[in-house]
Amino acid sequence: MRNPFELDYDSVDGDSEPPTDFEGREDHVHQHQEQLQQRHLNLNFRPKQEDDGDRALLQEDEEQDDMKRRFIGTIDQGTTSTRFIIFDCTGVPIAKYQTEFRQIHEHPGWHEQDPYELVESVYICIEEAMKSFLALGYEISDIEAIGITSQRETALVWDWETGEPLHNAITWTDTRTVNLVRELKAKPGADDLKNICGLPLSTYPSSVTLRWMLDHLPDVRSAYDDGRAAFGTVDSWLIYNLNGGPQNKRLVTDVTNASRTMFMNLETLQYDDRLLKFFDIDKTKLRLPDILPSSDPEGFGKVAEGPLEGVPITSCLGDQASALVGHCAFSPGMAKNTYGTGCFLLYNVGDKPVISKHGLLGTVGFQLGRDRKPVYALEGSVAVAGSGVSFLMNNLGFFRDSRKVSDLAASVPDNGGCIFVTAFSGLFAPYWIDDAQGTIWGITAHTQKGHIARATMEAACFQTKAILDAMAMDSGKALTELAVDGGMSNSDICMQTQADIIQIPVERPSMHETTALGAAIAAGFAIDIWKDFSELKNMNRANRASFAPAMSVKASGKMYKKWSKAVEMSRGWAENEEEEDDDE
Ligand SMILES: Nc1ncnc2c1ncn2[C@@H]1O[C@H](COP(=O)(O)OP(=O)(O)O)[C@@H](O)[C@H]1O
Ligand SMILES: O=P(O)(O)OC[C@H](O)CO
Repeated sequence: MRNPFELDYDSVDGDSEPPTDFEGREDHVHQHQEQLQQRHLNLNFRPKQEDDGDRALLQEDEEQDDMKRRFIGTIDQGTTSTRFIIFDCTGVPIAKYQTEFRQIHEHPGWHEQDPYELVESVYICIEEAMKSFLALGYEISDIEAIGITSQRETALVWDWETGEPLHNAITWTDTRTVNLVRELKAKPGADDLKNICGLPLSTYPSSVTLRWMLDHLPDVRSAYDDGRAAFGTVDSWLIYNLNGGPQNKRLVTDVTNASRTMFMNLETLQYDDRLLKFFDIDKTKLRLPDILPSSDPEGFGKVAEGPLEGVPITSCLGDQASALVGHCAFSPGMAKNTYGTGCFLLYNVGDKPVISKHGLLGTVGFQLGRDRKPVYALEGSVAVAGSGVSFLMNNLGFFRDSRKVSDLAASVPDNGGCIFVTAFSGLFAPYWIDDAQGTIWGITAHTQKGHIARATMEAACFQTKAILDAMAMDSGKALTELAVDGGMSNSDICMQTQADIIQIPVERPSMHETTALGAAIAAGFAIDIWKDFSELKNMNRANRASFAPAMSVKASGKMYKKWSKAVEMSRGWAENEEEEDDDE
């Protein structure tokens, strides 16, 4: 393993936002100190004749103060960036560090990441956030557990004996497998897969990527033939390394991440031989991670080195599942939409899986302990959301900071007739159009950058509307409000547009790190900081921003109609190259 601190971050591509320390931390600590003093005052001057109501309130205050002195650290490893955030047990972030890493696009449609850089980014964030935490007067031993949440589906293969990656990580947005998917769809049994694992065949799940690796990468193939190849998603890779890599060889994942591989049976929560056989994977040759619940006191091991050495890792969730927990969407019918690199709407369907008939995914929402039932979700996945904004910045040079997209969008009153079908990875839910590519419709001599900026953000909003319509058909119920989070949800203009397009209010929590908070909550369940969902009823509820629909139903319907037309016109652009060659 290279030295985790060697990476030259000046050469890293991506958004130009600097790594951020948590702003407002001092305010919070000041407030925390004042509350402590207040508590002592309360105790010193407690009236002799207090009634039951006073006593209950006092007890509640004391419990809250106790929770403010207990801490959980969360690694949030997203597609674009990595964060480490330390939360107190009232859900307030006390220290944070965030950094980016390289996105490698060697060929059109290819998207890889360096496995070492992913691990390095985690160590850097831990190191820096810990400096801030300790500077506030806290101690390492105050951190009781670590939670991990990460981008899903991104596939890695490494040598289980040496810990050496056998290739870069191939991310969930990569479309090199488009022809392979066509072939697989024609195979007997293809239509049954979704009923077992909840996912449709596409370039998205890890199974298809792994098949491509085995067929095209000789190093991966020979390690597989020798029984040395370990396969995992990013969570498994990070946990393997945090536990000391080849010294401990801990190879685990959780139910939410495993549900994205297309190898796991949604009912049994174990690998299904029919799925492995379909992808021609021999499980006696490949080392697959053990599947654990999302909260587990021991299964994910502990940190082997660095400032957090010895601290147990007690939760692991895919980032979208984690955001569902972070929104405390614990009951059936609750939902959230996260606008990060992509955009993912998860709807809690309770303790039985639902297989969608309208283009959505059946997936695991969370399982907060071995003794607790899994909770399932219906998911609508949109491949491009914040990455559309990053594209305007990095590829087209529209601005130098993704936060500026809102100013650019506000420079024009509407999209000026432009519709941007941001199909950089084809179109995901609910359309599943593999052969669409990014297309801007309606350009005239009148078109300004501001129109394109609006059209980019609107694309995620229109796809969210299509997903909500599909969800209403699958579940028989329509959502009455939409809880949101993720980088692009910081744009007020985007969230207002979202409310206008879906014609229901959009609610954004004041603390935006909902994904990381979810992993902290799951980690806390494993060590009994919380035992019941009711204890979390006030978590991150105060000071929410609410965006009410401000556009007429007619105008909104007209915009959506244009979008739907543009989607239909985008079909078929990326034709099968082999067929094209044959035609010639
Ligand atoms: N203020 C903003 N307005 C619009 N887009 C933003 C803003 N801040 C960040 N983004 C976009 O959000 C994405 C990052 O969001 P984040 O939730 O950190 O994603 P991930 O978890 O996938 O790494 C980037 O693609 C960036 O372009
Ligand atoms: O990086 P994000 O936050 O867009 O999430 C990526 C998803 O997990 C991919 O399925």
